[in-house]
Amino acid sequence: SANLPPSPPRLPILGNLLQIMSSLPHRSLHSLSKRYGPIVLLHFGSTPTVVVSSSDLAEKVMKTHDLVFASRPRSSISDRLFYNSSDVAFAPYGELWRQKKKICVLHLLSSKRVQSFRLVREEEVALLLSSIRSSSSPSTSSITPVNLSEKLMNFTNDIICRTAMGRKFSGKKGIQETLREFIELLGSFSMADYVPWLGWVDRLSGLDARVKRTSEKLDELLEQIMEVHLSRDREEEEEEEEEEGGGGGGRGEEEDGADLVDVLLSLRDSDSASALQKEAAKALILDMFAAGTDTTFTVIEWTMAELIRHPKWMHMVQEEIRRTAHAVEFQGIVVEEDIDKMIRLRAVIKEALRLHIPVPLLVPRLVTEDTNLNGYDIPAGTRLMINAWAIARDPSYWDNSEEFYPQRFLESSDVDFKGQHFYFTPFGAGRRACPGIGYAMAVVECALANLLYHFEWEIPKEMKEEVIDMTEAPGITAQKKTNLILIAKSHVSFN
Ligand code: HEM
Repeated sequence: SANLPPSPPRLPILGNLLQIMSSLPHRSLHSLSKRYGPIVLLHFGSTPTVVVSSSDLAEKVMKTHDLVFASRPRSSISDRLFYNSSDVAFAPYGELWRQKKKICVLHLLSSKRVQSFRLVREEEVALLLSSIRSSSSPSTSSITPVNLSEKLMNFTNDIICRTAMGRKFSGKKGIQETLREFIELLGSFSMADYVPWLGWVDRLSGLDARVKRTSEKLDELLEQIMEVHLSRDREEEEEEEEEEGGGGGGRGEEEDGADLVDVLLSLRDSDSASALQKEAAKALILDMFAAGTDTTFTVIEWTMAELIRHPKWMHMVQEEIRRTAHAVEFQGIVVEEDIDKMIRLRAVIKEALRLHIPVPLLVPRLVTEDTNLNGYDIPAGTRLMINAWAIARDPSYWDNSEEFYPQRFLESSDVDFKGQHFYFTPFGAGRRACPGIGYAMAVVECALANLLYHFEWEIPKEMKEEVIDMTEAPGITAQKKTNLILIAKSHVSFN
């Protein structure tokens, strides 16, 4: 007798799985919503899933009835990779999740902590610039195009590794491959989650073995990293005791020089301890890596791709950066105090984020109580997805919604992505909103301001097709399918 949302026809056993298994599910779900309306009920195998595709419904899910939608469905992959989902992003809603989210917001990703990583950002940006310079100017007089996508991927990886674990792994091929495999697995599809009796397909396809191998390697790596931190703390304590007769409290309590492992170790004896069993601490570090690398990378990559296709905006934003970046003369790079004044840069980033929502379907929610959305009954146990990608292009909220038009954010500068405007939620909203916004934007702005200040960017003639190609690659984050390969001509040299 329930009044369920409209539902397209489905196949026996698989239901509507083909829609979610299509290479770009946000697009196929968008087409369905055009036909069936902004709330659609699908069946992924035996799992009922509601997809919402309007700002009004997104607000009901992430604000009005936030509590009912605040949990996550279990995923056999994240269970195995994140120590039985004892992280934040994949953990079910409850007291343990609440404590760990608090740790993220207050300790790991607070604005003070983000500020404490400024030196790392600036050092890594300087390395990125010099790597682009050296790839662009080999011994001959011609300028070699640079694979900007590859350089940006290494850059975001290095920053996250340094801030989370205190070191980077460039040059360590085995570790880099494990970290890449980890991210790829998070975007993989496990049959066991949708049609449990077909779970053997995951064994046959090799998925189970890949997950097992990767989780073992990651655990080994995290154990080593924690041990290095602990033995360094022990040594420092011993030294301090010898010098002053009193022990120090580990690095996490200091603002500078502490990485996230230090912070987590320093919290062990505090009130947060119950949420911080060793495995949960390891799972939190993995969360930072999983949630922070490809997402941040993809925003920088798409912004550069949009700017190269819109030379007028490229010119306008470069003019602003070069006019405003006063400290560059002394420091060699564009610094954050100057970036704070760059309103065009901010508008351009927002517009790239709007058109290329990095996680187009956000992270799935689980309905924990029978509820009602727009007159439709949604039973407890249903999964729910928000098609934020479709909403951010909905012509009822955006004029010329498919166009790259940063001016819209200069005209309405109060429209932001922090979870107040439900037609623009690249970071989600409500209880489950992303706690990494400040961290991500600091990296994105610093990288873009410097790339745009220091180089003139051009499309290599022979690569016009690939650069202009704006197709997305399949995966949990919507990255550009083809690499962004550009010519970078130095604008100013400080050598
Ligand atoms: C441009 C970059 C980023 C984007 C677009 C992004 C987007 C998102 C989205 C869509 C969610 C799910 C929100 C929801 O369910 O409503 C999320 C959750 C999360 N993000 Fe981010 N994120 C970014 C960067 C980061 C960074 C840099 C970190 C940490 C270093 C981070 C840590 C997390 C965590 C821990 C969660 C789980 C929150 C929870 O389930 O309560 N994110 N992010």
